[in-house]
Amino acid sequence: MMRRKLVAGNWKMNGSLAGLAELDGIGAALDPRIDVAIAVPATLIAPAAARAAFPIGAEDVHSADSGAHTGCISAAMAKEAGAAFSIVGHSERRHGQCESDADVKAKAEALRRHGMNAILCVGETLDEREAGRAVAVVTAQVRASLPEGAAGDWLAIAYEPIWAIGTGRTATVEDVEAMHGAIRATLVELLGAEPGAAVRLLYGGSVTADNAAALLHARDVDGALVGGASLTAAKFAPIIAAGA
Ligand SMILES: O=C[C@H](O)COP(=O)(O)O
Repeated sequence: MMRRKLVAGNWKMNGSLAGLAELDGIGAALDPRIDVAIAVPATLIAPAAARAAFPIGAEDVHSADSGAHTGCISAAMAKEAGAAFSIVGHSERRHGQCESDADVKAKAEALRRHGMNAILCVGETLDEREAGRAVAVVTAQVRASLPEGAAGDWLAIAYEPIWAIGTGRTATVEDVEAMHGAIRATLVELLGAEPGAAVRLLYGGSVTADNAAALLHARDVDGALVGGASLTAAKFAPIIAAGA
């Protein structure tokens, strides 16, 4: 099955109105063969969506549509602001905000309910990898956080080893291929051959212009989720080009 590559950025708690000028440079670097998207802080969704020539997303949404959840935004709110998708289950939320697999699943289902796309993150800690448990941990996360209706191109899964995020330490191509193969096998088991083959698998963790080509063309890698290097067009444009 042919899957289009997706190079997605995650600005995390970075960016400003003035910084949205970077979106113009990124727009100038678009390639018809590659899907590009960027998740921005909630305060920037509306102006970013008005300005960007590609989909803008949220970095997280609540699983409920409305209610007493101070500080949160719902999928419907993100959509109204202009978001086409959201990241869910980023490790900075799983670990920093104590989010469970069940929470992540519910958030992805909220996105589907509102006709939005989801990038669902999974990944192991350094201790888990060194204990030889990385594949077991990650495939268990996939099983427990996979939303209802997962079959379809609205969902992408991002494998982000926590020890590689923002550290400059990247997983080897061999490790990424092995993990993506295990995730793919889990999806095929849970969803069936064709739907399981349709879900895009992204790698995230210190992706830069220097390592993007090797990672983006590795077996079963359908794209990247890029943090730090998505903040400027100068750093992000070469990653888009590397995917082509
Ligand atoms: O969501 C993006 C990832 O956490 C990767 O971040 P990074 O590219 O800064 O390592």
